[in-house]
Amino acid sequence: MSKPIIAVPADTSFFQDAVWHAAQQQYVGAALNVAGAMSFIIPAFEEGNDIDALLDRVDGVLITGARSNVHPSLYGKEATEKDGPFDPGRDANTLPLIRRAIERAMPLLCICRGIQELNVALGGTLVSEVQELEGRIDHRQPAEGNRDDAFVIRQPVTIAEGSCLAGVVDAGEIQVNSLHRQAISDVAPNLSVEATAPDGTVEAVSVIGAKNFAVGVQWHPEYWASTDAPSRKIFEAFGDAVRAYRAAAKS
Ligand SMILES: N[C@@H](CCC(=O)NCCCC(=O)O)C(=O)O
Repeated sequence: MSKPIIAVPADTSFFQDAVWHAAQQQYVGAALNVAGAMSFIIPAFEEGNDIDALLDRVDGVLITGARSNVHPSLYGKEATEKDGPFDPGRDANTLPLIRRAIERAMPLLCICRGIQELNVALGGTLVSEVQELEGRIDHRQPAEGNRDDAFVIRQPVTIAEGSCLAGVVDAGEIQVNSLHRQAISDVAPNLSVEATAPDGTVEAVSVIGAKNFAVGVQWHPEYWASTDAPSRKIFEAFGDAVRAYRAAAKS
């Protein structure tokens, strides 16, 4: 069987005096080298992408992290300067892609901004500057150091017994990285909380009743997917689901 292909929605970025639609190496590299799937990067057009036509051509969906935030209007809130930066082109694609991938029982892995988009897509809300909330720790990346330092594995999360993720990395405490200032506030109705941080921050969810792997994580398993056991297991499980989806589609 030929290698499966996953849809990876791009971010809109500005570089060398031009607008780019791009995805970072750490995500597409983990997809290829650990999950065994090639990436089809979806341009972040606000209009014009045919979501079903895109999904007809792939075997799964990976929603990556990004420094931009989901626009608050998408979860019923007024936008303030603090809520930015925004990426409306990305929002315009990720939310419908997530909903249709779930409806079509396609494998779905949502990382960092991706779990926030999953929650919003299914009717939940987000909170900004989570580190300013009473009793919360600072989930933002370390202020100093290089990119490896930013993604250093340093925070415990507890995987719930009987959760989808418990079937991948075992229930109990694992260590993860953390690079976010937003977090899930109201959990969407048909999401199940799969992991939490010691301060109660939601760290992972799965789609209740999903007919395939449909998981969101607030941390970044892609970054150390080749060397960190829990990270590797998440991408291997996603890859297995994508291959099974492809095999079923071809049978
Ligand atoms: N913007 C959201 C989501 C954070 C996120 O996806 N961080 C990863 C970006 C890290 C990087 O590529 O530099 C939030 O802040 O909560």
